[in-house]
Amino acid sequence: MKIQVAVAGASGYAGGELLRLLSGHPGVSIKTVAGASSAARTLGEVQPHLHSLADMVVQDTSAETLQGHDVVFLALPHGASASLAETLGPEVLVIDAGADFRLESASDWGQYYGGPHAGAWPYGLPELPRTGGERQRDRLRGARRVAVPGCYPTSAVLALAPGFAAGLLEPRDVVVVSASGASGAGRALKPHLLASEVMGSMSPYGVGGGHRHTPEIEQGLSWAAGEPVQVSFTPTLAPMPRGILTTATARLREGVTAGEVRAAWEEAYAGETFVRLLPEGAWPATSSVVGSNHVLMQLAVDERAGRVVVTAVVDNLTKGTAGAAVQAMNLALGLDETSGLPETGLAP
Ligand SMILES: NC(=O)C1=CN([C@@H]2O[C@H](COP(=O)(O)OP(=O)(O)OC[C@H]3O[C@@H](n4cnc5c(N)ncnc54)[C@H](OP(=O)(O)O)[C@@H]3O)[C@@H](O)[C@H]2O)C=CC1
Ligand SMILES: CC(=O)N[C@@H](CCC(=O)OP(=O)(O)O)C(=O)O
Repeated sequence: MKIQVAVAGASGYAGGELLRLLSGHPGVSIKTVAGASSAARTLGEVQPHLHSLADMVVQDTSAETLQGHDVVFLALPHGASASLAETLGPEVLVIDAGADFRLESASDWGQYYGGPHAGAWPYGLPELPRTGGERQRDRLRGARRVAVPGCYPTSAVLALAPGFAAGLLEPRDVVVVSASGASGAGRALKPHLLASEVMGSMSPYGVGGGHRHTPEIEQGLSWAAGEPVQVSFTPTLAPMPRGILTTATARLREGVTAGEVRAAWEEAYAGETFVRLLPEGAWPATSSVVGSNHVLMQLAVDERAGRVVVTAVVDNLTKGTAGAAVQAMNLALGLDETSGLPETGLAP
């Protein structure tokens, strides 16, 4: 008997990527797809690339349409998940691609999102090394609620976590700058995302600590470090549909050598399928991860500045959202962690 799943937000970018991955998952049957303004239309109309699902009709997103599934994926605007999740029994695996349940700190939630804090669910970043030798995946096995990380935090946290987990980095003066493709902003019409605005230009936003992923990056790095980590994060918008390139730098603790740094990252990701430290001297490009569930990274020690510099690339819709969601489902249900997840990207 296959796992019966529902996807809410099926007409959006995250929902579309979830359906692309789930339609190729050997253990899954997609029973319900739900949306809002697209209800009653077929997937063939709203997600024309999902050929095998073209005849499915988008349902209204409601407690009723989401009942009766083994797994419910929520890929909805922020704030829409908590009330729906409450209507789903504790035996149902609920995986939220949104931010509602990512942050443990109610005050960070209040500052960056506003409104009541719904709580925190196990964070869906399996490869994250936590202090004391634990991996985040241990907290996902058997879980029935999972919060999928934001796309920028996936790249930034994985980029620096090995150094914090190994005690090599100072917890202050951490700087993260990321460039994201436009699909990171979702499918709804926004003037700054018009082709004429995005093409041939790059622009920063949320500068000065204002982006809501700042506390999420700090949270992930603090879990790795075992102490509070403070981050300055600047996102930029890049003229590409998918992909994130993150450059993350942190100050080395006194006496830490370049050899120790490289060894920490190699050791952290040696057994990981989806997170790869590239061979020395090779630098990652966003084009290498399009449509795949991988994070590729490279690092250098800047001896003059006393810092490690890590660049990491991720497809914001795959490992940055939908791939992470499917990986978390696999772990929660005791399936092969890689099941249904693309290890091969698209090129050119
Ligand atoms: N894009 C990305 O790279 C990432 C996105 N995410 C998260 O995933 C979630 C979805 O993002 P994304 O796919 O980009 O957004 P989109 O704007 O592309 O899609 C939003 C989806 O939510 C549906 N929807 C809108 N309002 C409601 C509502 N009130 N009730 C129920 N459904 C509603 C829309 O339906 P309809 O079209 O029918 O109106 C659509 O299916 C967000 O929480 C986002 O933060 C997380 C990581 C990365
Ligand atoms: C380019 C762009 O606009 N990106 C989005 C990030 C989307 C995402 O991953 O995050 P959430 O799930 O937390 O919304 C932004 O900066 O708001």
